[in-house]
Amino acid sequence: MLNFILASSSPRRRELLKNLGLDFQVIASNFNEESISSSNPIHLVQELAYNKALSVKKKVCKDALILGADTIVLKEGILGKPKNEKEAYEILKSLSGGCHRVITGFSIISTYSMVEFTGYEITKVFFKELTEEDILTYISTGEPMDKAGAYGLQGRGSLFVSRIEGDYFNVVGLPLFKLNEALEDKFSFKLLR
Ligand SMILES: Cc1cn([C@H]2C[C@H](O)[C@@H](COP(=O)(O)OP(=O)(O)OP(=O)(O)O)O2)c(=O)[nH]c1=O
Repeated sequence: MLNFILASSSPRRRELLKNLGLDFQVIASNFNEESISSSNPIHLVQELAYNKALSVKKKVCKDALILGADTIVLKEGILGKPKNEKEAYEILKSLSGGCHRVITGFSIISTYSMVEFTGYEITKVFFKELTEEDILTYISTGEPMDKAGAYGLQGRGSLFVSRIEGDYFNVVGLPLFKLNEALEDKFSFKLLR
């Protein structure tokens, strides 16, 4: 059977694929995300996703499909993962009481053919007005620290989100609907089996 490789260290992405019953291997990419900068968020997430997948392709000899992804939050500027608690505070303050977009780029590279596909999905997220206590208590849980936009919609961050427009799973790290379509259309690979 064809190997499926997730080129990501994200436990959320692993969980999302596991929930589909997919048999896959995880190989974290060692691509340096700082090496790419772009003011265009859609270019940026796709470029990062592609390079994460490509860096893993270089390590793999067997026939496989390799999936890389990158998630950012867009609110006036591009927001990635907070570097420290102060940055998490500033990000959460900026998201408070408004709406922002979460963009995930994803890239699939085949090691056995020349086929590659890169795409993205956008989800709109609406935040309630956060109090000082909300922000400080949330930061003290540690949850914001490894997540784009300093929150996890799948965790306590759900308590701040009044509604979303679009794919929930895209916010958590993988746009499963679009991923499935691309796998079927471009690689004849079925997630539903
Ligand atoms: C907005 C949001 C992001 N996130 C996570 C998904 C991603 O793991 C992370 C964004 O960082 P990424 O750089 O996309 O991914 P990563 O560093 O976790 O893993 P890798 O680069 O190895 O693939 O933020 C959530 O878990 N929940 C959310 O609600």
